[in-house]
Amino acid sequence: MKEVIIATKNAGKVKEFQTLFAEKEVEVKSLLDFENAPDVEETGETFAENAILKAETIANYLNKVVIADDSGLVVDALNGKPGVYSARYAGEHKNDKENIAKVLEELKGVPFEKRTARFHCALAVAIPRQRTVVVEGTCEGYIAEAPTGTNGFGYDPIFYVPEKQKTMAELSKEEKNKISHRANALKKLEKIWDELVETKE
Ligand SMILES: O=c1[nH]c(=O)c2ncn([C@@H]3O[C@H](COP(=O)(O)OP(=O)(O)OP(=O)(O)O)[C@@H](O)[C@H]3O)c2[nH]1
Ligand SMILES: [Mg+2]
Repeated sequence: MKEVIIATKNAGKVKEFQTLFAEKEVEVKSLLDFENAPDVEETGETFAENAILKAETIANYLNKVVIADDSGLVVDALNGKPGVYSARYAGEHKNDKENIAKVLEELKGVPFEKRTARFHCALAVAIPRQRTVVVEGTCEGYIAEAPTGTNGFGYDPIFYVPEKQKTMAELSKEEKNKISHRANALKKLEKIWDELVETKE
């Protein structure tokens, strides 16, 4: 079975990539399998910059082709925040519940139609010491008044998807994986994957 390495320590992302790659019979490995891999400081100003930093550092360390995901929530009424700070919005200890509480507090009094937001995902594929390619995907929605649902991770309980009339955390993993920012980025990656990895040798 082929394998792909995702340069992430986020268990929620790992699960989604496992589902996304399952039908292609590709085994997903992550930094949870490579405990000594270096920590990468996310110093970029954009999702793409951070994804490149993570992918190139880990690809050079493992000397293998690596995919990194940098993603987050962009809220229009908060001028794009939490953005690249999504994971650590309420502090470096990265707590989903506290992050959600902070966003809801900042949006207090903002009416539904002004609570527009999107999830953004940048995927960088690094071929060690050769080249790196980035693709991006988004998913549009609204920030709900209160959390609902228990599936998914991160901000999913407050991300309302209008076409489904449900929050992302109320969708099954199959439903989320059809419409998510991550799935949309991965669809773009699929289109260039064969050509990209062929250049490796
Ligand atoms: O509700 C959500 N559904 C999603 O589908 C989703 N994707 C990303 N996010 C949020 O954005 C941060 C990523 O930050 P991030 O890309 O730096 O990842 P991370 O620090 O968690 O792990 P790593 O991949 O860097 O190791 C995450 O922690 C979440 O808060 C999501 N929230
Ligand atoms: Mg991170």
